[in-house]
Amino acid sequence: TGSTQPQRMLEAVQKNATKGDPESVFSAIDYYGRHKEWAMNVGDEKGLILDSVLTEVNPSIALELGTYCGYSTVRIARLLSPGSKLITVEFNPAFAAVARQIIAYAGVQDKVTLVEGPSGDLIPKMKERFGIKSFDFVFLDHWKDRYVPDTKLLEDCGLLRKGTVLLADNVICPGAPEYLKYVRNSPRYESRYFKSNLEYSKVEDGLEKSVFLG
Ligand SMILES: CNc1ncnc2c1ncn2[C@@H]1O[C@H](/C=C/CNC(=O)c2cc(-c3ccc(F)cc3)cc(O)c2O)[C@H](F)[C@H]1O
Ligand SMILES: [Mg+2]
Repeated sequence: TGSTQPQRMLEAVQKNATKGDPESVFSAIDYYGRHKEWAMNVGDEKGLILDSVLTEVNPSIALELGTYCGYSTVRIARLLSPGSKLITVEFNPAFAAVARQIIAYAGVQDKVTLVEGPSGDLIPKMKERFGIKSFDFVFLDHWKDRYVPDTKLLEDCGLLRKGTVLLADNVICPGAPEYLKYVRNSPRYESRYFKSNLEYSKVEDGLEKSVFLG
């Protein structure tokens, strides 16, 4: 009955997933996105790359830009060590409301701070609001034309440190060409492309992993 896709996704989670089991929550969303209604979650295939980068980085403080329904929020939070935190930014109140419920259903709410508002306004407030020195890991999955301005903003606000890992979704489809140029041509980043497929599809897409060199 849910009138919006996020509401229908939440229903699918409440119906098919086990409360407190993050894996069952994002698997239920993957099933929905693959067999019911395509949805712009990072998905199961690119999700495995996200998992492996996260396991390698093991961030104490992580940032996600573009929560949407919280699929990658849950995927990231489940892998965080005790005491580690994920801050996720979402400016659509309806999406944020659904994401909060999906995050809570998965039982990862203690690791996640969902902040409602535009990334451009919130990034400059991260230090004062959350007492953050710098991020260990950043997942970019919001409007694709905002990847570059927000990366520059993170740099200018001193929120990146030597070794911070940026992982960007959709660098091929829908594509983030300016972002690829920026991180691949800048001497301040060591960049690598992880080839994969667009979520629930055979179309090529991939994740760009860029290490900030300070
Ligand atoms: C700009 N600052 C923002 N601050 C806070 N929240 C934000 C901000 N900007 C957006 N949001 C929030 O972040 C989300 C936006 C995600 C956008 N994602 C996509 O467009 C996207 C699109 C495809 C796609 C591929 C092929 C095709 F045929 C059709 C679609 C695949 C993907 O994996 C994507 O991630 C949310 F919706 C918005 O409110
Ligand atoms: Mg995406």
